[in-house]
Amino acid sequence: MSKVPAVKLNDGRDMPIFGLGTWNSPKGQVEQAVKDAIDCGYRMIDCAHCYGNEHEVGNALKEKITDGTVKRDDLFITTKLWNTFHHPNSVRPAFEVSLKNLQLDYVDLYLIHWPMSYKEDGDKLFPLDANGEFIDGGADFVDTWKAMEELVDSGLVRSIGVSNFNARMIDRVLKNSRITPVTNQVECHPYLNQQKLKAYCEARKILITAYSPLGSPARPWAEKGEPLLVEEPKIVEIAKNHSKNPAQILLRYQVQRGNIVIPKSVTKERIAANFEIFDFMLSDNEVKEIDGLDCGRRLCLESAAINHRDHPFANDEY
Ligand SMILES: NC(=O)C1=CN([C@@H]2O[C@H](COP(=O)(O)OP(=O)(O)OC[C@H]3O[C@@H](n4cnc5c(N)ncnc54)[C@H](OP(=O)(O)O)[C@@H]3O)[C@@H](O)[C@H]2O)C=CC1
Ligand SMILES: O=C1CO[C@H](CO)[C@@H](O)[C@@H]1O
Repeated sequence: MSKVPAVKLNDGRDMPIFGLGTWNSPKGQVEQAVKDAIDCGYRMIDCAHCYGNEHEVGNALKEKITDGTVKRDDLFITTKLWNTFHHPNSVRPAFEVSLKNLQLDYVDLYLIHWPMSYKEDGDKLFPLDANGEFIDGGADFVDTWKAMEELVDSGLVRSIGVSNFNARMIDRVLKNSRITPVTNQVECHPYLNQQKLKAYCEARKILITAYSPLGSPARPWAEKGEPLLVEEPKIVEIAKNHSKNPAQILLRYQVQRGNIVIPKSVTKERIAANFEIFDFMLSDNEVKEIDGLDCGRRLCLESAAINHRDHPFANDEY
């Protein structure tokens, strides 16, 4: 079985460059998907409280550790703080819910899922006002970040990072905190290759984790008839040149740029095929051609929060 290469994080830890996404993975399927992934060599799983399936992911992790397939230390588990828990006093309790669901005694990487704070209202994850807009929770993400730092101090979290932060927001975190985020997890694929944000982050030793690397074709708000990355003629042509499938080209594109990548699938054959990207190289010219597909097409906008004072994509170029 091939081993996933690791990247070195700015806190000195290693993180697999490739792992399994779990958003939209149904409760009844995600457990098997995580077990299939671990069986074929995946060691990193990307989770989030708001995906509603951490407990099922945890069942799979527990089974694979108990049956001796892997040791806890072989795994790299990421999860994320949801927007309703940004108040500094809510960060640790929210984290503890994830930890319990995942059935772990520590998490490798904890991310602030989005910079926007939403109003906390029990278990309600999407608090909307009468106009269908998210209600501001009033917390400042710098204060949220300081509470994340305390989780590292406690030993319950090994590394911390952010997700969906723009350069200006990262700058504020860097100027007001002790710990540099290890990664910024953002949407990244050939239609939105994040060249500028990547350059900004990497100059500060922050790695990009590419979410929706296949273009998230089954996201709930996908438009009928929209262009699909796996059908993009240039990607299909390059795939043929390498006797690979289009998804493998999209994933190889990310790892070859040094981005961590987290494709989601609950289909056993796809989980296995997506892993087969470490036995070929794209040429410099092919990478350039794929770069040329960038058109700024963003698929995950969190549009009900577009008027939030901390929406990352409303007013900033990157
Ligand atoms: N931080 C954030 O805000 C966000 C983080 N994420 C993370 O990133 C992960 C990946 O992004 P996501 O938006 O899920 O989308 P992806 O781009 O990973 O696409 C997943 C979809 O592609 C299908 N698929 C998987 N493999 C193949 C293949 N080889 N050929 C064709 N289709 C394939 C899957 O179907 P099937 O499962 O049926 O096989 C699924 O419908 C998420 O699961 C989540 O962990 C995602 C969005 C936002
Ligand atoms: O990770 C994600 C997937 O789903 C969530 C709910 O819409 C998004 O907010 C988030 O970006």
